[in-house]
This record gives sequence, C-alpha cells and structure tokens, in this order.
Amino acid sequence: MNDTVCDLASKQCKPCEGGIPPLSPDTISTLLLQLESWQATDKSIFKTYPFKNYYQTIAFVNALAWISHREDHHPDITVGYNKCNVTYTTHAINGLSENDFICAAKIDKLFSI
Ligand SMILES: C[C@H](O)[C@H](O)[C@H]1CNC2=NC(N)=NC(=O)C2=N1
Repeated sequence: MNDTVCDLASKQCKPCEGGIPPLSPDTISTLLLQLESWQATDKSIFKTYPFKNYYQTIAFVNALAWISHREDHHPDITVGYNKCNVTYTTHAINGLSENDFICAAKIDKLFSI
C-alpha cells in the first residue's frame, strides 16, 4: 500500500519543528480524497462543521482541543453559535504536512460519533 493511501485517522502526528519540505500539490490532492469535504489552499486545509446549537458546538470544540493536545498539533478555530471552522497548517514549515491531514481525519471521525 502506498504510504499516502492508508488510514490517516489511525496514524499519530510526528513532532515537527521544521527541516522537512511542505507537501507537494500532488500529495495534497491525494490526501484530500481521504477526507470528508475539506478544502485546501497551498498552505492550509479547512472545513466548517455544522451543529444544532451552541452547547453541541462547544462540546465539539472541547473534544477537538483534547485531540489537539494529545497530538501536539493545533488548528486555528473559529466558533459560532452553531458552527465551527477548523483550519490546519504546519507553522514550522509554513505549509502543509501529514500532521494536518492526520488531525483532520481524526476530527472527521470525532464529528461522526
Ligand atoms: C514540537 C511540536 O510538534 C511543535 O511545537 C508543534 C506544536 N503544534 C503545532 N501546530 C501547528 N498547527 N503547527 C505547528 O507547526 C505546530 N508545531
């Protein structure tokens, strides 16, 4: 199995303090196919999750924060009454790394619970 085509959500983020190149546009396209409705710029991936109310939105944000802490990889989040926008980029390389896609897959899984 090609390394970019396997279960992203079961992987763990690797510490990144630079020293690796950002993912290529081809790899980004391949990895995006494994996510549910995420969109990409050349340096980030983002998605807005809908919720019924503020309580459910904040419960999601709390679980997201817990996963971010566990993975030591942190998204930018924008919270509204019934929606949450999640944006991942890898600051250390000013672009996208596999960590962004691993976390996005884990957040998709969280949302589907
Ligand atoms: C060592 C550890 O991987 C780094 O400090 C992490 C922490 N969380 C991070 N989160 C994000 N989004 N980008 C980073 O480059 C980053 N670096």
